[in-house]
Amino acid sequence: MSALEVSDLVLRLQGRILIGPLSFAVAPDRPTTIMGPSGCGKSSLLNWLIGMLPDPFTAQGTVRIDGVALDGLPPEQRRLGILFQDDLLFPHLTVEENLAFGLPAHIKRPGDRRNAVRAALDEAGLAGLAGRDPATLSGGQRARVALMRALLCEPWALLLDEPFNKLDTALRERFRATVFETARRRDLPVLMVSHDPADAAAAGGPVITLGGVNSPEN
Ligand SMILES: Nc1ncnc2c1ncn2[C@@H]1O[C@H](COP(=O)(O)OP(=O)(O)OP(=O)(O)O)[C@@H](O)[C@H]1O
Repeated sequence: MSALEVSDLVLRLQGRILIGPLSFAVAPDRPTTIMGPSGCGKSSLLNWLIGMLPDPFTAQGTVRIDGVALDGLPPEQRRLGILFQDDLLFPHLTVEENLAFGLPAHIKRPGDRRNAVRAALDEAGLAGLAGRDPATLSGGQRARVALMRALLCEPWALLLDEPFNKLDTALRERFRATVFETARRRDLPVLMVSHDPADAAAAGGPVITLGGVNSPEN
């Protein structure tokens, strides 16, 4: 997979500059962490990437993957998987139905859709839970369903908006390892927003502190 490249982003809130000018590239082997104080615009940056920046914000700049300018595409055509701090599973759908929700529209045949969901359940070690109500799963199982749902759209990159925040320490470490290993296997660029230096250390790539860029590795 190619790098996710952000160039000359300037993000304004009600006319005032919140971020930028900011340029960076996220290579698949360099999971990148965005840090910075509360309110500095970390989630807004992710919202801009997925094309869901709300009204009081405006943005200039470009984002490209593999030569494709994402900012020219509507949100539904931007193949970006995203995980939030809440797993956002639909409570009225089974695990299998939640996963099917992540499938891309181009997989049409019911047999193909079922197979893709089964493969995701197997990969996440969730085989056997297909028919379960998400409320009956453990926190770790729910987190893995959310991860696989984000990956079923065959994304070009994975975005993380503090998805480890609400997990207890042991689960947090396990799920964090699962996320980075899964992304590495798929050769996906990962851009993570976090407040926790341990998350950045687990990511292992550059840290972008809004207002300046530094890499612990360089
Ligand atoms: N819909 C909105 N309308 C007006 N202002 C907003 C809106 N959403 C966010 N803001 C403001 O924009 C700024 C950036 O918010 P954002 O959520 O991107 O920050 P953040 O760095 O992710 O914060 P946190 O670390 O607390 O999650 C904040 O000052 C916030 O109050």
